[in-house]
Amino acid sequence: MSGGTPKGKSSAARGRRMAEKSRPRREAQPEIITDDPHADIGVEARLVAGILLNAALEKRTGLDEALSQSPAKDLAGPDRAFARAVAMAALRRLGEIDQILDRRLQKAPPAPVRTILRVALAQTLVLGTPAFAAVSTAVKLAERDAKTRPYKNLVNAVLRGVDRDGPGLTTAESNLPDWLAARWKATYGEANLIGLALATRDEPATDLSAKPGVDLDVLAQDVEGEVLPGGTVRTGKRGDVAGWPGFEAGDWWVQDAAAAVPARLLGAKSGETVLDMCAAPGGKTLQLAAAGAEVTALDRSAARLKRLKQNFDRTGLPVEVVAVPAEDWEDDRTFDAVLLDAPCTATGTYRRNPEVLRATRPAEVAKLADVQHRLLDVAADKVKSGGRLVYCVCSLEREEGETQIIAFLRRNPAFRTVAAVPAEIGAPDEALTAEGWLRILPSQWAERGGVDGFFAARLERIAD
Ligand SMILES: C[S@@+](CC[C@H](N)C(=O)[O-])C[C@H]1O[C@@H](n2cnc3c(N)ncnc32)[C@H](O)[C@@H]1O
Repeated sequence: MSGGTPKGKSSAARGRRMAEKSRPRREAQPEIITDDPHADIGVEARLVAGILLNAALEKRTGLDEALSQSPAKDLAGPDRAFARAVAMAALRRLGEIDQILDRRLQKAPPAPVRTILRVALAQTLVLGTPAFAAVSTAVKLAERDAKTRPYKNLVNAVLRGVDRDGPGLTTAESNLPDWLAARWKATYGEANLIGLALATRDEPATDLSAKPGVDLDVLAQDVEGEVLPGGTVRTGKRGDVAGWPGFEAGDWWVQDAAAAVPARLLGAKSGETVLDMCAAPGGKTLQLAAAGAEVTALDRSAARLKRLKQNFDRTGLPVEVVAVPAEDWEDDRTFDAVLLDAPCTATGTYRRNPEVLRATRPAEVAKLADVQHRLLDVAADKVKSGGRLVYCVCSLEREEGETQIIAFLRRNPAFRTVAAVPAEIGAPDEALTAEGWLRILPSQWAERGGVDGFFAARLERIAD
């Protein structure tokens, strides 16, 4: 049995649920019957949700790795999907969930007990799972393990208390770790910080980029969505994209609206040679090839390039693939245009990957900034005279964005900025910086459901 995420509720409605629940409820709550023989159904999915949640909190790739291993991989499809949805909901609203728990707990419970409580509140407060199902499975989970068994009454009391009294007021800012909140406040100001925090709450829509020739209005209708400025189709559908109209035919690929901006900024034309220097899994490479350019896709990761090749096979677009670290590539060619979508902390992608908020360590920013510095110089050497270079990162950290380009232009007087025009490439107007670069924030286009965070700059080689 799947855990039963309610259908037909908008994300805005889900987003409001915590505030609405803060009103005390009068109706009687059902008793928890833990000796019900059916109560075990769904317990396994909740157990896995906790495992996924903790794996994601431990390291960046933890959730995906845990999903591919037992016990997650042994769950039936719908249960596995439910476990993942619960873990993602808990990750998105971890700060708020902990605020609610901490108000009710007189002292910190052992970590496995907190996990059970987090998993239960993610269900009732975010996904709308009926309280009786979330509470009874939480109590069952507590009963199963000798370490948590002594706390089963506490689990019961806390969860029933939240259901009875409502969660109380919670702040979206609590979903941001302190060090990132302090950084973003210093960089983007208090008002933007609130917008960035609000963007943690809801699961974002799936965005699609389409091949040339695909009628975007028809596609938007097929996927119950709308066409955004720039041509991204924002879908209203949820679930496995492989079953959606046009997937098999390779008409489109999944790509956040902001992630589609850098390739548009590069403006590759038919017949031009283009190097995509950190290409895998290939969302931007597909855009460049779809524009008719002769694309070379380079990446150090052969495993990630496999996904790029699958996408190219599906869409039938042509590409040359090179699996090597860019610094070691022995090839004398220069290109009309080079895209460097550099490895980064990816802090701008927290709407889709809420684990980045928890798994990113402050020291990674400086470490990745060094890599970006090095790769920018390698990329610059591959640009023909008069050619373009677009540098981008899906990070919100200045050291990985603006600071890189300031330093690059200082050490490379052969390059200058060619200012972006947001309206031409489907970027939010407020993303344009005074320098002509783009600083896209997840708080922008809030009325359309937001976007991932990105930094992008377009440069031109004006001398050899
Ligand atoms: C942000 S991801 C690229 C995403 C991709 N452009 C897309 O749109 O799907 C960064 C990529 O850089 C690759 N990478 C990291 N260091 C590299 C290096 N030294 N040379 C080439 N690729 C590298 C990683 O394997 C990773 O695939």
